[in-house]
Amino acid sequence: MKALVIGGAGYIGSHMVKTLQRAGHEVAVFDNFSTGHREAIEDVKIYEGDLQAAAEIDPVLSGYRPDLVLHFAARSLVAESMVDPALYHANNTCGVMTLLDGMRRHKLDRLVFSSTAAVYGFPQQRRIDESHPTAPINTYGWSKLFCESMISDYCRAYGLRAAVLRYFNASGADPSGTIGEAHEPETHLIPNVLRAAVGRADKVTVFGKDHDTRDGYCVRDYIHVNDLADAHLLAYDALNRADQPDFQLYNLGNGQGFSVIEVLRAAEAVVGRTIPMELADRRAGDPPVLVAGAGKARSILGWTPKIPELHRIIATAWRWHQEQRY
Ligand SMILES: NC(=O)c1ccc[n+]([C@@H]2O[C@H](COP(=O)([O-])OP(=O)(O)OC[C@H]3O[C@@H](n4cnc5c(N)ncnc54)[C@H](O)[C@@H]3O)[C@@H](O)[C@H]2O)c1
Ligand SMILES: O=c1ccn([C@@H]2O[C@H](COP(=O)(O)OP(=O)(O)O[C@H]3O[C@H](CO)[C@@H](O)[C@H](O)[C@H]3O)[C@@H](O)[C@H]2O)c(=O)[nH]1
Repeated sequence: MKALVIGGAGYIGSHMVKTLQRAGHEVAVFDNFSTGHREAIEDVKIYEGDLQAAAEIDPVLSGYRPDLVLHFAARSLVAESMVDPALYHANNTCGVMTLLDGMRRHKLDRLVFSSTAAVYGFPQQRRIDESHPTAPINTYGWSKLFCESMISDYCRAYGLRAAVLRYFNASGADPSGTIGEAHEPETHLIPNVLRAAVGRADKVTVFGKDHDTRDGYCVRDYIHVNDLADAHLLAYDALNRADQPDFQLYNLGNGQGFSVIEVLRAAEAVVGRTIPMELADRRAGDPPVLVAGAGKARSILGWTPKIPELHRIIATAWRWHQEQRY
């Protein structure tokens, strides 16, 4: 299979590239390197370009002619999306529109798209499955929901077959330690905890102890990045199955929630030392609990996460953070 990974130099995209390579597929990456890293991808054909420009993505679609397009490229900082919504609609929403039109023009009909639990907004039930109403509470979530809606329309009207994967909290790193999470600024909990552990930050700031949860700290469902990548390959198989619809939607998580303080304590156990922390006010727009109901991915895709335990997820991230290469 020939795969084109858009946003393949980023955190999740680069793990996808490795997973595709290990499975023996031919891979190319399209990226503008706005948040991605050249060092994160090797032995792969690289097209440098911006998805917002049809003139830059079109020749790649027509020249490389992938069997499958995997689309990871997006801006994904919730706070930034609230102060600069135009950036999110231009990059995320219009980017998908440009991609869909290019795929239609060049008769490419298989797409897997990275979406997010942020489309659900405040949870109304303990585990969020795909039937939960969508009601984003930030522009980032809305930009992804608009993308999903466009993808669904193109499936209905133009013969596209697509899988939309709504990730919960992507975490961990490839067990080889060669690639991992390197955002600047880093806003995610586990890398911030491990930066404090390794001394790249004085401490980790914990946002709020007054949430409506069992211990007052926010609860999230952390899912290993390679388990996410595996789900993409299984989704491609499902796109080729006649018994599955043209537009498919799956939540991806372990179905288990951990509070911020539980993550911190688990990280301390992994690294073998106390990690300095300070308590701050709640971060605007943080829902108290986000835990996936991911039974559909398990039953239809046959997806079983291989690194579901929090301490193992953190251990892979710790390996990366100790010798961070980029
Ligand atoms: N990290 C998470 O926990 C999480 C959770 C849910 C969903 N997601 C989604 O998964 C995807 C990947 O997230 P990530 O954490 O790896 O992000 P990332 O920022 O590490 O990677 C995004 C990649 O896309 C590239 N890119 C961005 N805009 C582009 C454009 N216009 N043209 C070409 N390339 C462009 C960047 O350079 C980068 O390499 C995103 O779509 C994100 O919304 C992430
Ligand atoms: O330095 C930090 C960073 C985070 N947190 C808290 O830790 C939890 C997790 O935060 P973070 O790692 O930033 O993830 P989320 O805000 O849950 O968002 C991630 O997971 C969502 C899906 O669940 C996706 O939509 C987003 O793209 C992705 O960034 C939240 O309660 C934060 O308030 C801290 O206390 N300190």
